Amino acid sequence: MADQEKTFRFVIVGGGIAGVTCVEQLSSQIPSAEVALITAGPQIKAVTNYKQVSKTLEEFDVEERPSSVLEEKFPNLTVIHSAVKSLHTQSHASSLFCILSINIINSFGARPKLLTQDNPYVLGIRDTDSAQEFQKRLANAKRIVVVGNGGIALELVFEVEGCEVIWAVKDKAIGNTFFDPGAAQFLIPSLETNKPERPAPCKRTRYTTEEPAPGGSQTFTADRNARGDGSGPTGVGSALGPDWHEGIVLRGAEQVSRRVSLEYQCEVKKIFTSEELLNSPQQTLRPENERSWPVYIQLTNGKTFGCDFVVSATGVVPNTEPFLHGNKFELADDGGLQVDDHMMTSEPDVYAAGDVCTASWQHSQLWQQMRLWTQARQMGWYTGRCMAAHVLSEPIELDFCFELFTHITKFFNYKVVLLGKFNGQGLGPDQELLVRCTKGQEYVKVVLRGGRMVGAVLIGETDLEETFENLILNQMDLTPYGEELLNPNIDIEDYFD
Ligand SMILES: Cc1cc2nc3c(=O)[nH]c(=O)nc-3n(C[C@H](O)[C@H](O)[C@H](O)COP(=O)(O)OP(=O)(O)OC[C@H]3O[C@@H](n4cnc5c(N)ncnc54)[C@H](O)[C@@H]3O)c2cc1C
Ligand SMILES: NC(=O)C1=CN([C@@H]2O[C@H](COP(=O)(O)OP(=O)(O)OC[C@H]3O[C@@H](n4cnc5c(N)ncnc54)[C@H](OP(=O)(O)O)[C@@H]3O)[C@@H](O)[C@H]2O)C=CC1
Repeated sequence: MADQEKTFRFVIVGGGIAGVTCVEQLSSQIPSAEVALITAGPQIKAVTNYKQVSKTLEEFDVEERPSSVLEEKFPNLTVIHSAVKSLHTQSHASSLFCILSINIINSFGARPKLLTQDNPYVLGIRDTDSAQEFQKRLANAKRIVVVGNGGIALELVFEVEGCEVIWAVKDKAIGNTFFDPGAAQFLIPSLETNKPERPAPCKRTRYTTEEPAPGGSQTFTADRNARGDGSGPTGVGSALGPDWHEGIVLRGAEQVSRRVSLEYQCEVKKIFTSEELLNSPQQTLRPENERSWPVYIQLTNGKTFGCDFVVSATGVVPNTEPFLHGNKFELADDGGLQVDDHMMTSEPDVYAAGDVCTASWQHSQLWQQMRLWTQARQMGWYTGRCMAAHVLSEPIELDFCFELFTHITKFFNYKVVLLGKFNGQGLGPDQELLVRCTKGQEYVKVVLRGGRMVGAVLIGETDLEETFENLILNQMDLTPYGEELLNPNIDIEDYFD
């Protein structure tokens, strides 16, 4: 259909943070170039309230917006709301439109890595639709099982009310992707208390307990009392963002506030329906109580729980499928498109950024990839610069943001800052830890190697992030300071000024 053909200099696929930031960067660097943004969703995601907290730490909000806002800002941009079905890297053309661009970026994101596909009782949470489906199912639920020990599980077990939550984690402590067992122990008491009242609804749409015995369980109950229903507005159209759950009511069908039972060091053995239960020999499938449930989950610790549905919060897989057929992309072990230090894939002129890609260059000793908003934004921004440098034949060096891993977020209502090798990733026994903890207030952990700071976990309002970031970046020998480094009576900022 010749009348639908148009030629673009750059084609960006995916209207998430990575794709949109790349468009903004490219359009401002080369305003004359025709740019197409092809995205499957009806809206695009935009970074707002961006704040550079320090050299590498950044904070921002994410909003879902109509694409017209972007087109008004950049007259060179055409947004096409359509799903890309395939990509022909050799001819630089897709099956939908004739694309004679020299550069294609894809920032398709990722999809949930579900425990099992096509089981109507197993849900994943990724986008607005899946969050709304979760909310709808939760409204009638008395018990759910959450499987997984990362970001989504941490958020859900804290936010869900009015429904019993069985949380199955395969580790000895909660939050393995972000925390060490010490930090987990600091956070656990938050599950025993009522959820704090929500702050005033946002106007903008946005989206010491004992260490358990192996395979052991813990139950935390918070009584429903003074809390009204001030749960904020219903989040129709909300984007999933750092505060995605603030716009929607996550309440089940029971009159309880929060009730979380933890099952440690176990994985899922089997998920089955009540019919399968009836037809199975008594010994093999024996639920923990006699009630009838729509679905049952058998764990490797030998326990079987009935529930209304299971949430699979078990990570993401890069969404590469539409690109692979007929092309020769090198894939990393985690399934992402490998990119070099200029964000280029193994197919010439095809770049990738955000959740879909795997950073395959030689990383700085203090950086690692995690599939997060911040990295999607940073990669999108840097990719835009690399693409512009490519067409302008300018040299470009790897951006400074890839020097040091930094992440600011919130878990269990605490501010959380992660710096560098915050969990001693890849350091082996060659590390020393300093910890300072005040129950209910703050948890500070510093990772040292050879007397130099290489990582930190800061939970609570510690105000240490900038100083620690500097200490990590300048690799100063901290041996002379010893444990004084975390002495709460010393103003560490003055110390190192
Ligand atoms: C519930 C949840 C909470 C999260 N909370 C946080 C948090 O608090 N902090 C944090 O740092 N990170 C968080 N993350 C991670 C963060 O959302 C991702 O790392 C980030 O969104 C990745 O951005 P992206 O642009 O790479 O991908 P995405 O945002 O997934 O965007 C992918 C885009 O590609 C489009 N697309 C997909 N397929 C096609 C196709 N075939 N054709 C055309 N377009 C297509 C989609 O419509 C979408 O616009 C959270 C993730 C989830 C699921
Ligand atoms: N505030 C924030 O920063 C938030 C960030 N996110 C991001 O969103 C993305 C999706 O979140 P999420 O799904 O929680 O992913 P995460 O990667 O954070 O966590 C996945 C968890 O599931 C575990 N897991 C994997 N497979 C299984 C299995 N078969 N059985 C039991 N457990 C399993 C993983 O263990 P193991 O690590 O051992 O494989 C890990 O604990 C991530 O990139 C995450 O970083 C999400 C919410 C909040």
